[in-house]
Amino acid sequence: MPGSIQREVALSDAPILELRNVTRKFGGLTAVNNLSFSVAPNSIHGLIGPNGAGKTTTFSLVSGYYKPTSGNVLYQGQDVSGLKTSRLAQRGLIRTFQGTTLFQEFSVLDNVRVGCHRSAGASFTSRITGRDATIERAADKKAREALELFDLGGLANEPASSLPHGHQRALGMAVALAADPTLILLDEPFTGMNPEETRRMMEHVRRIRDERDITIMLVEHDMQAVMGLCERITVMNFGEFLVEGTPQEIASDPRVIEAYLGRADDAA
Ligand SMILES: Nc1ncnc2c1ncn2[C@@H]1O[C@H](COP(=O)(O)OP(=O)(O)OP(=O)(O)O)[C@@H](O)[C@H]1O
Repeated sequence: MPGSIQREVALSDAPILELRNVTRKFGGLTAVNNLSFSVAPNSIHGLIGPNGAGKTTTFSLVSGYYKPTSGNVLYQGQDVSGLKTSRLAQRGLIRTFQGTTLFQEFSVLDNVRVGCHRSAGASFTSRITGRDATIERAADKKAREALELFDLGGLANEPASSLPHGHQRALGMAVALAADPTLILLDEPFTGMNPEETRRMMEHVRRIRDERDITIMLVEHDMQAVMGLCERITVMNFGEFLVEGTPQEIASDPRVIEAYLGRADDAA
């Protein structure tokens, strides 16, 4: 099948993201310890582990919210350790957050148009005041395409606040997509979703990976979603790399089972 041949070729490419011996300390606490792993381009890669394993800190290190105490983060083959979030976003590394970060009073379309400023080359102010007609039209087109990808085209003129939770999360993804990402970091994309919303969001994630040249990395506690969506999964425990593999390998690995059972109270 041509699709799988293409995917095998893509997976053999140089990694889009690589962590080399990354450590992050907060005072006396080591949240991430000597962590190394890499993410293949155009893949859907999961990062899992029990509560407090260091997943969120790792996302923050990759997306520029924290600097590593030591070690290196390479994105597209370049050392970006310590680069600010805005610089990384300009290079196409975009993180979405667990909580909704929409302009609730803006329309669905305007939320995405604001997200277009990187790709359309306009400032935030000109974005919302609509001063430059050419840029405005380009942003409008791009925003509508992003909405269509997430089945939100029919809701373009509704206020964001009127959308149910699942649609708001999809809108958050459309905003991220409008910024022309190369790598999207999804922070618990299925939190608070019912099974139908989760199923639709999984389809959306697969679709943007398949239709755009985008790599997806996600932190998620919903194991069914992680197993159904990711091609590779890295497992952390106590701030350290524990194991990596396919969903099948991870699900049957005794070290993973022990890591979760060992903290049965807080395992997802
Ligand atoms: N800013 C901070 N200051 C001090 N300690 C922190 C900070 N951020 C995280 N930690 C600590 O680092 C460790 C790893 O936390 P982190 O949030 O990265 O884990 P996690 O795997 O994302 O957990 P969860 O699944 O509960 O979100 C925890 O012990 C946490 O208390």
